Amino acid sequence: MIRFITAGESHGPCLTAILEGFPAGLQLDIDAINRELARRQQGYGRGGRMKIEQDKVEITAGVRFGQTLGSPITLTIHNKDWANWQERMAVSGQPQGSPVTAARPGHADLTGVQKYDRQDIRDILERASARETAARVAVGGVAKQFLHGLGMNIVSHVTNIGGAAVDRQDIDYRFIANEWTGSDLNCVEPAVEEKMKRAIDAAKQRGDTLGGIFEVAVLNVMPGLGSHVQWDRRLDTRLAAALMSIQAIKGIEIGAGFTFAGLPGAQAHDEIFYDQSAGYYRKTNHAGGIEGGMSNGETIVARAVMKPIPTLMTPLASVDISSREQVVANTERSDVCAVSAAAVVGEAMTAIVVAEAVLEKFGGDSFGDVLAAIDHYRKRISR
Ligand SMILES: Cc1cc2nc3c(=O)[nH]c(=O)nc-3n(C[C@H](O)[C@H](O)[C@H](O)COP(=O)(O)O)c2cc1C
Ligand SMILES: C=C(O[C@@H]1CC(C(=O)O)=C[C@@H](OP(=O)(O)O)[C@H]1O)C(=O)O
Repeated sequence: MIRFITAGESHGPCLTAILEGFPAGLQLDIDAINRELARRQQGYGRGGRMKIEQDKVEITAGVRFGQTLGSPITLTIHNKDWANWQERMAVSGQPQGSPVTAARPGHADLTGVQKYDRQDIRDILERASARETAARVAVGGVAKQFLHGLGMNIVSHVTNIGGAAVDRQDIDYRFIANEWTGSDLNCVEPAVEEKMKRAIDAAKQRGDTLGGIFEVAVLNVMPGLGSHVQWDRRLDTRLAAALMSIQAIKGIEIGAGFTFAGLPGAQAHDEIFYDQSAGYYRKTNHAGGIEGGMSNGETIVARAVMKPIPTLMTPLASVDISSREQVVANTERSDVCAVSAAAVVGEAMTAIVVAEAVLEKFGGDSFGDVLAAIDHYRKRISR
C-alpha cells in the first residue's frame, strides 16, 4: 500500500511529504523530480510568487546512494518566500501584522474560520493554498520514476482556458512530451494557446481570473489494475478522487465522460479485436482505458475542470469576519490562471494512483520482485 501525507503552510519554512510503500531498489533521479517541480511552477498567468520560488526537493530519509530502501521517504521543499514571512508566520510569540478578515468567495476562508474557530483568515488560507501541491508533485515524481521503470509514461495537456478550447479527438499522447514542451500553457494547438493567452490577458486587465480543463493520459498500462469486485477498489473511483483532491478541481471525466450522455451504445463502446502479436486491442478508446473499474490495456484518459482562481484583484462582495460589515474580499498577490500547473499536479496524482494499483496487483518489497511478477502476468495473459 502506498500512503503519503503532506505538511506545510504556504509561507512557512517548508513543505514536507512522508511517503511509504514503494519497493526497495528503485533508482531515483533527484534531478527528474526537480524537473517536475519546475514544470509545476510554469504557465502563462501565474503570479509573482513563482518568480520568488525555485522549487527543489531535499530527501532526508528512505534513499541511500540513489536507491530507495523500502523505508519511508521524506521529501522537503523549502519556501524561499519564508524569508519575507518569518515574523507573520512565527511558530511562537505574539501575532504580528494585521489579521486577514475579508473572506474571499470561492476560497476556504470563511468556512475554515468557522470550523476551526480562528479570528485570522490567514490561519486557514496558509494551508488551503495550492502551494501544497509542490509536495504532491515531489511524491508524484517518485511514482513516475517507478512507473517509468515498468515502461509506463504519464502526460498531460491543457484543452480549455476560459472557453478557448482544443476541439480534437485525435490527440496522439505518445507525442506529447513528458517534459514541458516550452509552450506557455502546455496546449497542443498553438493557435488555441494564443487565444488562451489573450483570454488570460483580458481577465488580468479586468482584475478577474480564469479556470479551464486539462487532460491526463497514462501510456502503456497493463490490463487489470484496479478491480470490479469492490467500490473502493475501482481504478476509476480512485483516479477521480485523486484528481478531485487538487485545489479548485470541480469535475472529472474518464474517456468520453459526459459526452456518453448523447451517444447510443452502438457508438459508445469500444469493439474488441485480436491480433497474434498485439493481443487484444480496440480501434477506439471511448472508455478511456478503464472498464469495470479495471485498466483494460488501452491508454487511460482523464480530464479535470478547474474553477477560476478565487482571489480577484477586482474583488467580489463579502463580509468582514470581525465586524460582520459588508466589504469587498481580501486581495493578495495571486495567480490569474493556473490550469497548466494543475495539469502537472494531475499527472502526479495519477502517477500515485496507478503506482499504488500496480503494487497492489503485483506486490513486491523489491523493485526486482515487481518486475518479475509483471513479467509472469504478461506471459500468462498473452497465452
Ligand atoms: C496550481 C494551483 C494554483 C493556484 N493558485 C491560486 C492563487 O494564486 N490564488 C487563489 O486564490 N487560488 C489559487 N488556487 C486555487 C485555490 O487553492 C482553491 O480554489 C482553494 O484552495 C479553495 O479550494 P476549492 O477550490 O477546492 O474549493 C490555485 C490552485 C492550484 C491547483
Ligand atoms: C505558491 C503557490 O501557489 C499559490 C497558490 C495560492 C492559493 O491560494 O492556492 C495562492 C498564491 O500564493 P501567494 O499568496 O504566496 O502568492 C499562489 O502563488 C505555488 O503553486 O507554489
